[in-house]
Amino acid sequence: MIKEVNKFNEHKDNAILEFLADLALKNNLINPEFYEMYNVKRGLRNKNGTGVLVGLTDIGSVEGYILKDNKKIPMDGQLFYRGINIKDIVTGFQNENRPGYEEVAYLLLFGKLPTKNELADFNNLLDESRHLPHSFTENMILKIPSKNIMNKLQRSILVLYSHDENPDDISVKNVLRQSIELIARFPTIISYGYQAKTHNFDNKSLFIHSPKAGIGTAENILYMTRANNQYTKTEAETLDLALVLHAEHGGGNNSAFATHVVSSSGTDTYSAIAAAVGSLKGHKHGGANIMVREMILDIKENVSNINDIGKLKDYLLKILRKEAFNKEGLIYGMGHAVYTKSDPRAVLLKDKAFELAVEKDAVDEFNLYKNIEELTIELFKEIKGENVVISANVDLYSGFVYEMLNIPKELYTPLFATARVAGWCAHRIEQIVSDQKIIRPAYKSVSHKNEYIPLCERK
Ligand SMILES: CC(=O)SCCNC(=O)CCNC(=O)[C@H](O)C(C)(C)COP(=O)(O)OP(=O)(O)OC[C@H]1O[C@@H](n2cnc3c(N)ncnc32)[C@H](O)[C@@H]1OP(=O)(O)O
Ligand SMILES: O=C([O-])CC(=O)C(=O)O
Repeated sequence: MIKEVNKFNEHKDNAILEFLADLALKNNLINPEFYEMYNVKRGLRNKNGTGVLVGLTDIGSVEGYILKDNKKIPMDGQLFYRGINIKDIVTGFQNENRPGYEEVAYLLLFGKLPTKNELADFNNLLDESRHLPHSFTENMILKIPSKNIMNKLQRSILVLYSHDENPDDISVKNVLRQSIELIARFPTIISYGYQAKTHNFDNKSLFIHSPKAGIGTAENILYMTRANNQYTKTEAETLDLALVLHAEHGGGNNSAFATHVVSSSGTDTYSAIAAAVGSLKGHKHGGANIMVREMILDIKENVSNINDIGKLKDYLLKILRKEAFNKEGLIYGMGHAVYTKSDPRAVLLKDKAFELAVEKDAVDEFNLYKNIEELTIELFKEIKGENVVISANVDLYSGFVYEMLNIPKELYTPLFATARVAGWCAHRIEQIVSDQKIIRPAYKSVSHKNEYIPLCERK
């Protein structure tokens, strides 16, 4: 009987929700012509596709085009951390046969490359902070698991506020202490969050490995997420490279900008970084790496022969026409708001992906990604004309690389966040130090003035 009543309520609730959704759709749609009429910079983008200038930063520089006569001239993308080309950073630590992520985090936070001693001190600080507060794992992570590790991460960050004796102090020294703790703890939170997820929802055995001192961020992630703690040198180096490439991307990317916006109100570090995680989770931003994986699985299911370029191209066209996959019309892992001809991170990851594909006998799989990249560029030229230049972004090959490392897909976006938290913290400190004004742009109201009608007179 109770079941029947619930069923009835379900139908009733659904009907109410449908009615309310129709109302919300009807009454929230702004006439598209108004945007043009009031010269609104939608997405904070100028007519020529460049971003509206809203701030200055000394942390990361993202260069994807040359501006000539107010027009974007495509170029190969370049990325700089504190003025140093990412390619030189990667070559630098790889030549010295050591991990690069901690050095990059130091560079982003403090604006200079660390000396040997400074790096050692910084690594010690991270090691001292990697453990989660007492009972946090039991009470926060294992008791309340989430199917989505980004959601788990976001909630864990907010709970860390209650474990901090000085959470609201936004002096640089205190924010720095909080930043170092967050950078150190992200690997632990995502690893345990993943264990809680697989144990609770996928019926897998539960294991919790404590973080290990002296092995750094990438190795700790592999160490904590694997039952036997084992990983190879290549795996650790590859994950470290991915972390370095995801650590920072200027002030305008959605999650860094969210950090600036939220920090500008004077709020605490946990609120600002939780907001950034929420932003990165979105499918058009960091969440694209999971979508790439889903898209690849969908393509494999629906294209009878993935090596048949014609069939693959037809299917990609269907995706663009919103007829296939999730019907949103996007080919995930392709396109960028700044980069045109290439994303330097995608170029570096593609090289690594090919190397791993050869090693793991997965060249056919690699070729599928490569063909998607090449065919999307071709399709864009055919549909939008020669002037629209698109290329693979960091999210296209990162998932493939993680797949080769046997890293589960639930961790793809959390790994992005684990790398990017260094960039977010650097941007938060820059906002606090340099740009104390609250961010408050304008929205023009286009509503008609209405009268309040008493409840008994409404129809
Ligand atoms: C870490 C990162 O955040 S990297 C980006 C990860 N995101 C993705 O991979 C999702 C797929 N890509 C996209 O959605 C977009 O390329 C974005 C969100 C990254 C950038 O979007 P925008 O800045 O609007 O790109 P841009 O202005 O260059 O787009 C031009 C046109 O191409 C379309 N377009 C851009 N990328 C794609 C794509 N991957 N698939 C289909 N169409 C696309 C845009 O919708 C736009 O169409 P319109 O002119 O008809 O409105
Ligand atoms: O810059 C952007 O808009 C998105 C991006 O690639 C990143 O944040 O890594």
